[in-house]
Order: sequence, then C-alpha cells, then structure tokens
Amino acid sequence: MSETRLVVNDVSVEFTGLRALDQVSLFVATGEIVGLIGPNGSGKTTLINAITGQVKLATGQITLGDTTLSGLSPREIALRGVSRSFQIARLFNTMTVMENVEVAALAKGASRAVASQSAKMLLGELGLTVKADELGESLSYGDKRRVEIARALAAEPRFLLLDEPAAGMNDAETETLLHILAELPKKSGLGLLIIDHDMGLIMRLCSRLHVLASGHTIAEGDAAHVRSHPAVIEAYLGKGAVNA
Ligand SMILES: Nc1ncnc2c1ncn2[C@@H]1O[C@H](COP(=O)(O)OP(=O)(O)OP(=O)(O)O)[C@@H](O)[C@H]1O
Repeated sequence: MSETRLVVNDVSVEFTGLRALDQVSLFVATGEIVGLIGPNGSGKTTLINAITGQVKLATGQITLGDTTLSGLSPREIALRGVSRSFQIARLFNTMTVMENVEVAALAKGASRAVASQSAKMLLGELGLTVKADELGESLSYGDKRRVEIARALAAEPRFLLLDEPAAGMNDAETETLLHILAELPKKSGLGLLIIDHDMGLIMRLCSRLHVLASGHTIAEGDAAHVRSHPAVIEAYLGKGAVNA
C-alpha cells in the first residue's frame, strides 16, 4: 500500500487573548507512530482538536493526501479517515462493551452483520473479548480507555489520534496497551499520533516525536535527539536544568 500523509502545515489556533498554537507544522505517515509531547497547556490537545475540526484555524491548513481537511466538520473529517480518542473516555454507559463498538461501526455505515463481525474482531485485538457483555459504566478506567480505542478503530480510520490513552492506567495496563498500539500500524497500515505524559510509553512506541511548549514547536526527531535537546530539557525541568 502506498504511503499517505496527514499534514499539519503552519497551523495557529487562537482563543480569546491566547495563541494556543503558533505556526505548528508536522506530519504523520500511514504505518508510523508519532508522539506529541510537551508540558501541561502547551497545545497538544488543541492540535488534535484542530486536526479533527473541533477548533477553527487562525492560520495554516491540514491535509490528508490530496484532500484538504481544514474547514470541514468533525463528522466529515472522521468520514475521510481520521478518528480520535478523548482525554476522558466517552462511552455509552448503559450499553455493553460489544454494543458500544458495534454502534461506532454502524455510524460509519456498516450493516448490522458487518458491524457485529468487526466489533468482535476489535474486542479480540484489544483484549476485551471477556468483557463483551459488561456495561460501559461497570468497566475499570483502563478497560474504558481500551473500549474507546476499539470504538475509534471501528470507523476503520487511516489515522488515529490518541489523547493520553495511558493516563490513569496502572503499569500492567500500560504495558498491555503498548503492545496493542505497537501492532496497529503493522496490521492495518494505520498512522498513529499519540499524546501522553508517560515518557516511557512514548519513547518505546514512537519512531518520531514532536515537542510543543507554549504553542510552539521546540524540537522534533527521534527519541535520542529529543531527550537531549536543550529546549526540551528546559521546558520540562525549567531554566538552569540544561547545564545542570
Ligand atoms: N476552548 C478553549 N478556550 C480557551 N482556552 C483554551 C481552550 N482550549 C484550550 N485552551 C488553552 O489553550 C492552551 C493549550 O491547551 P491544551 O489543552 O491544548 O494543552 P495540552 O498541551 O493538551 O495540556 P495538558 O497536557 O494539560 O492536557 C492552554 O492555555 C489552555 O488553557
């Protein structure tokens, strides 16, 4: 399969009195995992919101292959192959795990039979088969996060944007998640953009990292390059840490 790119070009986002993103550019190719990191409030979620059409751009554009996404509605962007998860999992509490995933497949236009088949397959991939009949509201935090990922995948995206998928997970849950996520691009050629504060997870999972601070790109590259970058050390540890 030929490579497709999700490209963020020169994107700025403004809220009243605040430039949350300032001329940020990055890309994610199908089949790769890119990490989006930065201190609290640096603009990471805003960048995902910009890509998925939840906030307006003040400058720049976002494209998927030859298609311009910026200006389209969140639903139109999702239909073109970009899915996301949220910091707080959004599940239907009174539906079972299976139904939660089926509904997401139906929303993409799958028939009942296909939705049921693809939900079963996704629950297997995400290690959720034993939870299929449990209600959304009864799940542990970690299981909710995995159901949310299954729901996002039910739309058969080409790109998946995950906002802190490991937040609140214990070490064992994080390790399970890491293996699941690492397999996704290999199996289906999916491109993944992942925000997380768990640097161990990010460094092990991602081939490239993009670092934001106060809405600006301060570094990008592989883990070794980013970890030793003076601007990154300063952003995380404060001024004076660079030469400490
Ligand atoms: N809808 C909004 N209206 C006004 N300001 C906002 C809005 N959304 C985000 N912001 C502000 O934009 C800046 C970037 O926020 P954002 O949530 O993108 O950061 P983040 O890097 O994802 O942070 P965290 O790691 O804490 O989740 C922050 O100063 C935040 O308060």
